[in-house]
Amino acid sequence: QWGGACPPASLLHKEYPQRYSSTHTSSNSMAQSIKYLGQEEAQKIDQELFTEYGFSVDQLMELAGLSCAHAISRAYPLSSLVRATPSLLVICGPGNNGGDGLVCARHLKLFGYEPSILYPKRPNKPLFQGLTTQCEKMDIPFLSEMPEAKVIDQAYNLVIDAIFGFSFAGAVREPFGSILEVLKGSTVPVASIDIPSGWDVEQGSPDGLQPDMLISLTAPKRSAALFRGRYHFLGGRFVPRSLEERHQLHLPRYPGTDCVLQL
Ligand SMILES: NC(=O)C1=CN([C@@H]2O[C@H](COP(=O)(O)OP(=O)(O)OC[C@H]3O[C@@H](n4cnc5c(N)ncnc54)[C@H](O)[C@@H]3O)[C@@H](O)[C@H]2O)[C@H](O)CC1
Ligand SMILES: [K+]
Repeated sequence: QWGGACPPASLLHKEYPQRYSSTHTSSNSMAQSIKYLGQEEAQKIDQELFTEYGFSVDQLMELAGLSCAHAISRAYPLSSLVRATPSLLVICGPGNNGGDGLVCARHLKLFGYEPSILYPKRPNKPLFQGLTTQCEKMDIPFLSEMPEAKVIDQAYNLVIDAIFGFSFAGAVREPFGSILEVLKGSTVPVASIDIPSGWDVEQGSPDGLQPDMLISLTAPKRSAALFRGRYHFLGGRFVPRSLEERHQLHLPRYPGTDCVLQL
């Protein structure tokens, strides 16, 4: 068990030497390790951004979803895709993680990908209705049901998992339990937004989904230490310095004007 800051070195990737490491140095001093957040602290930071710092949900969701689209296009550039069309399946859940998925799908379409969306539980709120309309007007198809694993394997280059984020708790309820089972049986790589869906936010899930990519938003959550995929990115470049300092997040510096950073 470890709590708070960066996980032990044995849990960190060493595959890509050019990316941010837990012990990177800044210009003239040793930078401290990025903090891995517990569920309560992630929710607290989220609330502080809205209440104390005056952000709106749709603002942060737009930036979060945009950074996910940037990270995905870095890890899976159009030129690298194996199918004849740049098809992607975006699966959106019932909360704000699902909203990030809708925003991400819209930007990926603008970047030249061909996303399709599965959105089985749609909240009856103007924010999500607006995001859905935007996608429909951009000719992004909405699927009426989850395809079988072999259909996914044949039709898509990548699945984007925007089902659950940092508010997930307990056993997965339907229809998402069945959806996650299908995903586990598919060979197509999965890119998870913020948390691999179905994972306990702090403890992970040894038998759960094993995504190829994880995009941590604001700061990684504790379960991210157990991520074993190829690409771990940080996105959501919207945290004011005073909030970062209050929570001792020790965020790495994003390069230039980039909205994502590979960890
Ligand atoms: N500050 C940031 O970094 C921002 C992150 N964003 C994204 O928002 C999610 C967190 O959103 P939230 O609405 O709080 O929760 P979730 O999306 O994780 O899901 C809540 C949703 O899921 C249902 N649910 C919970 N547990 C289960 C279960 N066991 N089975 C079935 N359903 C479940 C619950 O009832 C709700 O309906 C964060 O991770 C980021 O992705 C914001 O977009 C911007 C700010
Ligand atoms: K997710």
